Order: sequence, then structure tokens, then C-alpha cells
Amino acid sequence: MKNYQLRSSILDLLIRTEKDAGFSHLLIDNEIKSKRIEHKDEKLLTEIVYGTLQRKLTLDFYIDSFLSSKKKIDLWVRMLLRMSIYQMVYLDKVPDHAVIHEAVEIAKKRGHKGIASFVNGILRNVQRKGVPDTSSIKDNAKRLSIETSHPEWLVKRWISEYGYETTKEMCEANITRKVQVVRVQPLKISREKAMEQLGELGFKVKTSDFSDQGIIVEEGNILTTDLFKKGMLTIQDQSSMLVGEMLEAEPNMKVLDACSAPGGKATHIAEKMENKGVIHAYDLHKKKVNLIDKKAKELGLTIIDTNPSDARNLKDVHEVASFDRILVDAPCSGLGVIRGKPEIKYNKRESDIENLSKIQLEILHSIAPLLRKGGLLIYSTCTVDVEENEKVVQRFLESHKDYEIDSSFFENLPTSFRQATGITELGFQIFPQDYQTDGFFLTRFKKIG
Ligand SMILES: C[S@@+](CC[C@H](N)C(=O)[O-])C[C@H]1O[C@@H](n2cnc3c(N)ncnc32)[C@H](O)[C@@H]1O
Repeated sequence: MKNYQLRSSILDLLIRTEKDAGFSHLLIDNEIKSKRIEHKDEKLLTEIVYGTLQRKLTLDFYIDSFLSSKKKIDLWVRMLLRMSIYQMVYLDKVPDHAVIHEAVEIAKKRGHKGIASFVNGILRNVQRKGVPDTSSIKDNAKRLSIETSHPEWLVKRWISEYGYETTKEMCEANITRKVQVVRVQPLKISREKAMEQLGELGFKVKTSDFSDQGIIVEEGNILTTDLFKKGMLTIQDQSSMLVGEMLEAEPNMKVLDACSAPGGKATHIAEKMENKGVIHAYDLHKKKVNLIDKKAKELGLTIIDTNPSDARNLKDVHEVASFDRILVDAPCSGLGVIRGKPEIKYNKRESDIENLSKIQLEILHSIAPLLRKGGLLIYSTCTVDVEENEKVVQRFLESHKDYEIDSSFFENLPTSFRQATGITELGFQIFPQDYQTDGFFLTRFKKIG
């Protein structure tokens, strides 16, 4: 693909992520498939799209410092400037003069000579003077917000919840690249054998500490392998694999997965159960539930019984005390997965958090009677926020005296995590900077009454 076409595709993709609030990883996948982007270009495209999105606020700070007045610029022009400055400042793959040349060509074709000369002017300034220094910004939250491209409300919120140092580390981790991690389907292939085969194909792999099924892929795209196509591997972040491990579901148990789509954890649990017993899996809509069926089919798992339902209505569907294990992997603000889905940090509002924590608690309240005495319930989210995590757990315990935090949860954690910074008496907050995973929260309750 010609440089011009590639840059044009990148620009279109970036505009779509902004306009449609689309998920960047899905848009990138579609773009790669639909335009048959060559392998060498695929890497560059992914790098520029993610990098530009991850650093949007920082790049806007740079752009605005070169504008003479509060000049309003069209979205596509701003996007073109963002992606060009991103390449000039953070990548050394393409020389600055080539980046500027391509940007000016695009500006000429999509706009007119005036816009081309405006784009040229700003980019030449960046080339000559460099980007402005942020160290003079005195306010810690504001500086961190600009330097790491997180909205100021979020930085302030995290500082008040976790302190400045942890927040800084978290924001910095969120602008690094996400590593690919896969889970082996152990009923089809052992982890050792899968790693051996991946090694032979030239992949750089290592084992995960989170799950005996996890493989970290340091280099190479797993989606193209036969192992993946034949359902021997599936993509799953390490922190989310910890749920399947800690639920301790055994063959022939009856399990409830109340918020299940797209089925990453349900299929993991089915593997742990050796595909024996039953998992009742729910999500809000048929379309979502179909995703669980699709994943189960790909992996050759047959014990997941799926149905659309609001988890808050399940107490009318199932008998009291009828489940051995329950998973509530709740809908959440997703602030733990910002590294892989940078658009989340720009689209979320602080008011969403309050609303979500209400729903999370309602789901827990309504499914609580369904667990049998002695059974285990995991509550998890892919977010980093006290309101949605520890506070929901605390409120649930206050109103359910028949439940307690299962202390063996902490003892059963893999040894390397037992002293983790995010462990409290209410659960385990995994920060994205701690193990290069998604940010994630999980805790395990035991029913005692
Ligand atoms: C974090 S995701 C679940 C991920 C899934 N457990 C996995 O491992 O693939 C949360 C899910 O909850 C669903 N959801 C939201 N509100 C719900 C509700 N009231 N009842 C059931 N599911 C709900 C969302 O559609 C979303 O698919």
C-alpha cells in the first residue's frame, strides 16, 4: 500500500473512532480485513492509531500551543495534525520531512491549498521548535492529565482514591502498548505443547503466573495461527483469567454466570469443569448471548446454557440455593482496560460511575439467594475505582449477613500476588502497572447462612 493511502486509511479510522465513539480495536480489525492491509503496514497502522488515540489530550495541548488564537479547526484537520505530531514526537520510523510531506498532500486533496499551508505551518513549527514543555504546569493533576492524556476529573478522582504516585504510575502504564495473552483450551492441547508449537512458528512466548492456561505472546500475531483457528487458543487478558482460577468450579457443578457476554470467563470456567456439569449464562440481549454461543462453539464446549435476561430478574427463574458457584462479572466503567481501549477514558463521565455502582449492587442483591450454603460467589469488574469495587463489596456485606469474604481467597492467590499493593480485606484491585495486565478487581464471597 502506498504511504499516502496508508496515512489516509489511518486518518479515516481515527475520525471514525472519534465520531462514532467506536471501539478502536474493532475498527482496526475491520480496516485490516476490508482493505487487505499488508503485514508490514498493519503494524504501523496499529501503532499510529493506538498511539494517537492514547495521547490525544497531550497532542491537542501541543497543537493548541501553536495556534495564534482560539482558532476552530475541523475535526479531520485536527486529527491529521494529531497523527502527524504523534509520529514526529513518539516514533522514529518515518523521518519528519516525510511525515510533513504526506500530511500536506492529504490536506491538499481533502481540503484546499489554504488548509495545506496551515498544516504545513504547524508541523514545520514542531520540527523547528519541538513541542512545548509541560513541566512548568504547577498543578499536579493538570500536569499529569496533559502529560498522560487522561481527563482531569479522572486523574483527580484516582489521586483522591489511590494517591498521586499510584495514579501517576497507572496513567503512564495506560499509554503503553498492551501485550497479547492467550488461554489454552486444555481439553484440546496442553500449555507446554502449545508453547512449543508457537515457538517453532517464531513466536516469543512465556507462561503466565495468573493461570496455568495462560501464555504471554511477546511478539507475533496469534490470530493467524492454526492453533487459534482450531479453537486451541483464545485471547484473554491475564487478570480476567484469575476469575476462572479463583472460582474453583469443579466438574459436574451447577454454575451461574450472571453477566456473561462475550463468554471469555464462562468458557474458561467450562474448561475448568472439563466440560461436565452446567453453566447458566446470561446477558441482556440475544445478540450478546449469541457471542457466548459462538465462543463456546469455537472452543468445543457444550455445557454453557445461554439465555438473554437482566441478571436482576434471575431470582424468578432459578430456585433459591441451587448454585454451587456464581460469577457476577459486572457491567462497569471499564477504567481498567484503557491501555487496550483508549477511547474509554475520553467517553466516560464521572456520573456513569455512580449509576453503575447502583446496578452492580442491585445485581448482587438479587442473585444472592441463588447460591447454596458453602457455595462461592466471585464479584469482579474490569475497572479501577473504589466506588464500583470495594464500596460495592462493603455495601453488599452490610446487607447480607449470610455472606462473608472468603479468607481462603487470599491464601489461594498465586504466591507472587499475595503481597500485591491492591489487596485489602475486601478484595484484590489489580492495577494496570503492577503486572502489565488490564486493571481489574475481584473478590470471593462464601455463603455461610
Ligand atoms: C464485563 S462484561 C462481561 C464479560 C464476560 N463475563 C466475559 O468474561 O466475557 C459485563 C456484561 O454485563 C452485561 N450486562 C449489563 N447489564 C446487565 C444486567 N443488568 N444483567 C445482565 N447482564 C448485564 C453487559 O452487556 C456486558 O456484556
